[in-house]
Amino acid sequence: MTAPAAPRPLRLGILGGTFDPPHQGHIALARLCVAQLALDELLWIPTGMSWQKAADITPARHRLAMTELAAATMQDVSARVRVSRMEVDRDGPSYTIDTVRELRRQVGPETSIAWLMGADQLLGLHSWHGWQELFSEVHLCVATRPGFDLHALRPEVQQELDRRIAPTALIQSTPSGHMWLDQTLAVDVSSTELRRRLAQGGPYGESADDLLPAGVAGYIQQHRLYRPVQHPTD
Ligand SMILES: Nc1ncnc2c1ncn2[C@@H]1O[C@H](COP(=O)(O)OP(=O)(O)OP(=O)(O)O)[C@@H](O)[C@H]1O
Ligand SMILES: O=C(O)c1ccc[n+]([C@@H]2O[C@H](COP(=O)([O-])O)[C@@H](O)[C@H]2O)c1
Repeated sequence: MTAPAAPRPLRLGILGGTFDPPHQGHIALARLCVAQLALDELLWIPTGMSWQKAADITPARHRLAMTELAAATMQDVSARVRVSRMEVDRDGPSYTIDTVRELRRQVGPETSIAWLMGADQLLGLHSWHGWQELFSEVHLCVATRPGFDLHALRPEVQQELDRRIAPTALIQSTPSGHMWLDQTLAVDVSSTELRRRLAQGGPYGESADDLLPAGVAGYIQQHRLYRPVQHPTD
């Protein structure tokens, strides 16, 4: 008699971001990865301090609340979807390596952890704190994003991928060390563009609503975030 097959490891996907505000690009990336990688759980992790971004990002409590509203629009997916406040509650810059090490301690060595990102983040990966160490902790799952050409990958990142990453189309049974690249996502939206539209107000500001997950536009209005710049009339 053959032994029953071992159960496959739990697949946890992480979507980290400043989420200032969360938008349909984030939702599209999250949905794609849940479906293509057969994730069991998806964890959104808003940053506490995005050390590479301008100091005037929206306070973490608002970004966390908006992320919870965004995540709530994904109740129909097969994965359990949650939002973590671990980076918001941690002092100092939000380094991803600290986050994945903390998660690894929490979930144990068997769980497969996939760090999801858009192409822009892979292009900037060489600038992340302790970036080479990430490959020992997680799978890297990258989706294309309009305006960011992966042919422009930094040589040191390409070298590290060649050296450390097993070439595979899908996350297999190992807990870390694979790369998955989606080349189909093409959602041309960014938080920067949304903040710009919202600050203009009027019909231009309203055009941002379609690009925001349900509930987020209302939250922005209620808390008077990204307000139009007041121009003196004369
Ligand atoms: N349109 C998109 N397509 C694919 N990935 C995206 C898209 N927008 C954001 N992402 C990814 O989601 C994660 C979090 O993104 P982030 O919160 O920085 O949003 P952003 O739109 O890039 O913000 P900003 O314009 O302020 O830089 C990153 O990995 C980023 O690459
Ligand atoms: O660890 C780092 O040094 C690092 C540098 C830049 C970005 N990141 C992470 O990448 C994710 C997207 O970042 P951002 O700043 O584009 O919103 C978010 O989870 C950040 O914490 C991480």
